[in-house]
Amino acid sequence: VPELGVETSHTDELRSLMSHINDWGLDTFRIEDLSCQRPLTAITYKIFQERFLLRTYAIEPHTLISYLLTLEDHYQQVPYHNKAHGADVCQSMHVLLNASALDGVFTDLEIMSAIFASAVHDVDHPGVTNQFLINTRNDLAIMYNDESVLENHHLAVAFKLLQADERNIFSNLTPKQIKTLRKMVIDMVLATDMSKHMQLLADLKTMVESKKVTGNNIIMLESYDDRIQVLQNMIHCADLSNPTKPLDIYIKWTDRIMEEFWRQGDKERDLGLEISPMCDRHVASVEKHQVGFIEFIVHPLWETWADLVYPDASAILETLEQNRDWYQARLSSPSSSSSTTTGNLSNSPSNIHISSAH
Ligand SMILES: CCc1cc(COc2cc(C(=O)Nc3c(Cl)cncc3Cl)ccc2OC)on1
Ligand SMILES: [Zn+2]
Ligand SMILES: [Zn+2]
Repeated sequence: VPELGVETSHTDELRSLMSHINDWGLDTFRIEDLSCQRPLTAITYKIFQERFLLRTYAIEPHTLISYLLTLEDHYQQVPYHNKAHGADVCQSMHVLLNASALDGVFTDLEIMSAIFASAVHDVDHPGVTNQFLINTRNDLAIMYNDESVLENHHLAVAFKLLQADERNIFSNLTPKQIKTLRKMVIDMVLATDMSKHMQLLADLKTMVESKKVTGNNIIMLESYDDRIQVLQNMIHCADLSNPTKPLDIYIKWTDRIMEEFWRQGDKERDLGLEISPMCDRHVASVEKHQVGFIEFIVHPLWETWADLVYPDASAILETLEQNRDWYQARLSSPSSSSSTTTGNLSNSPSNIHISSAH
């Protein structure tokens, strides 16, 4: 097994970048390049090592690498919901778990479940929404009866890959541990369905209002429901973390999600279907969508999360508000109306993004 889990000719540079695995704003795109297109394997392997999970659960390094490489290969080469997104959400979750308000709160099994859930949470994503799959009567919608279609599929693929002995990273867990891990992973990945957002946020607000802490401001979570609710909100925050990252990184994620939405719009146009909101590349208003996305979805969630773990997420909230102001300013200024391309067009499939006028 190679030192960093992946074969690369940039070992020194990758090792040095990986030393920032605990930092918010780690450049997942640079890790994608330095790891020779293996960001999910490199990042998840590093996190498992950093948290001593291989030792705690007697996981063979080659078994973990084998699982991660296969998992990574099952992420599709779509503009946004590709292996780089999986790697990004996994690393973001890892940082969120380090909040000092959560120090000692979660068990190793809960932590491994959260890291695993984040790494697998969008595997085999086809680059279209649940509604599109339902509208086009896709086999996946038929299979899952229109309910959290993609999220159910991601889970099924992730657990199916574990069935091969050479990939079963949980082979040394007790049956009880496996049962608990499987339930928590299912509960977390299903919580990444955006249709659950309002309920998740409402419950988080209730928890913040009735927050109980120990002497040194550590959150107390007595029941499974409270514990899984916090973990569900964490993976949801990680999934919605792009606007909280350094602006240059945030802009790249925006380019990617818009290209993915526009491709869905292209499919809807070809099928004679009504084009979904934000999916028509001929009437794009990227800045307006991002300001709305932050105002109505991302900021309310992160503001509540920042309350729960106060003061741990305050700097993240600050960056979010600065990024919102940046997009807001471009809404009113004339420059946002002109379409000048800046930067370069890179054509490797998993890295397709356009540098549109921002
Ligand atoms: C929902 C309203 C909205 C959506 C957008 C597009 O912007 C973004 C949307 C998303 C976004 O919606 N991600 C997503 C999540 Cl967190 C869970 N399930 C499905 C999806 Cl697609 C992730 C990142 C974005 O910009 C960087 O702008 N406004
Ligand atoms: Zn998803
Ligand atoms: Zn996601």
